[in-house]
Amino acid sequence: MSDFNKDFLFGVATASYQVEGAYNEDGRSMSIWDTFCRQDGKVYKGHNGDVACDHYHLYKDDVKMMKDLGIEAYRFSIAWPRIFPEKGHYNPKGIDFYKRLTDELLKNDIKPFVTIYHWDLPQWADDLGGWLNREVVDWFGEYVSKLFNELGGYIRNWITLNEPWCSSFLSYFIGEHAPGHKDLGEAVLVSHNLLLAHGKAVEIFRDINSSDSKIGITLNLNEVFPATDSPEDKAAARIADGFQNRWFLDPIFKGEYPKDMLELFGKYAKTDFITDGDLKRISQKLDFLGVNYYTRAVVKKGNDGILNAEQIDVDNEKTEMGWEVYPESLYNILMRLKNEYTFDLPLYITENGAAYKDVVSDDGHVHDEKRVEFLKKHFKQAKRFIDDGGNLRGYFVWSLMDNFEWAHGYSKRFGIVYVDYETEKRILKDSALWYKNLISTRTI
Ligand SMILES: CO[C@H](O)c1c[n+]2c([nH]1)[C@H](O)[C@@H](O)[C@H](O)[C@H]2CO
Repeated sequence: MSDFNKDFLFGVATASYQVEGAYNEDGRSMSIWDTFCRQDGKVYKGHNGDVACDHYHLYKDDVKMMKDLGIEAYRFSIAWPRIFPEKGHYNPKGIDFYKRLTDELLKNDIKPFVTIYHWDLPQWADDLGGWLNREVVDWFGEYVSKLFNELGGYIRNWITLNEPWCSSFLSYFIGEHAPGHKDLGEAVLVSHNLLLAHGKAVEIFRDINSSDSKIGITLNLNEVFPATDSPEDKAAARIADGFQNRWFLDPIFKGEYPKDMLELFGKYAKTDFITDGDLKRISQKLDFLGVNYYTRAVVKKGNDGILNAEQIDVDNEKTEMGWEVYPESLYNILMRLKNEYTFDLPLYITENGAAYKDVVSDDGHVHDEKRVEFLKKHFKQAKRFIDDGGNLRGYFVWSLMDNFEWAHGYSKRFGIVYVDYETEKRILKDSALWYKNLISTRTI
């Protein structure tokens, strides 16, 4: 058994589109996810975030719930369509919600960690090309400037983007997420514009915010294993690692795109959009890196014609998402970051959690033993990293409560708190009580 020190932050995470609801309230305009949900076949049973967990109205109860659990930090995202419902049109009512939420958190000694962009791009921006249009960098700059000026005095920890890999490759190449394009060339361009927007936000942050405020980015990273020791499978694992991890880690921390991936992508996509100064903007010094970890990947040589890397099904314990439970890779990823990219830079686990088939038992409780075991194993790996000299500052469990799980709608439950979507009633799962105990004892 070993203790997390008193400064380590035990947190939970959510995102605006997944929990807020109030999709057309107080001036909020449509986002690409409002649009995507309304397209046939894109989202499970046509679910959408119109109401979600109604966090917009129930936030005070949710903050009290966090306080009662002893939660020390709350990672939430801001909905860009609330702040700028139209191009160039600022909506003060939009900011007011986040001022109320932040005020409630601070009153309850809960540190706000804000994700500036967690996928709900305003539809007006998408109508003008969205992340495909390099002008998005300026639109994002106008957005972040308003946030820093209006909220910078209360919020000290800022995350520019949540998972640019998802906003680019999952949304423009694989097509599972909004806006649902399937074009590698677009995805590569989008990934670059996302990183430029990230860099622009850091520049503006450095101009506006005091030094006791911190800024970083959140990347979803996984450890990639070859299915066999064959040269083909090892090559596939290297490409998959480039596609998932190095394509973002290298420009941010080394100031250059990985050459093997530039060469591969260059066969299928224009890569002449990289202009002088871009990589300097993208690779500015950060105050921390957020890591979202859920599972590892095991790949073999594939025949998909582009990456030629195919993830295989591993005969091991899986979550309701079909993701293998593999806690060791959390440690391995953090150690790789420490040794190859971030060194002593503070790290946060900004998301880790699991979906399981949660039901309310006859006793009125939700006995989610599998989630408790999942979290216990992953927290142990986080502590192992700290004990081995890792500069891990905090851990945000995904998620505070069940919520809208993107293309899966409300069919997947990740929360440590159960949500009855008919009544919006919250029920603490056993994992919430386990977390409360971990926080109070600080011992894993
Ligand atoms: C492979 O998992 C990704 O890293 C990932 C998993 N998740 C995420 N990213 C997103 O940041 C959340 O909005 C999701 O709700 C959450 C659960 O699916």
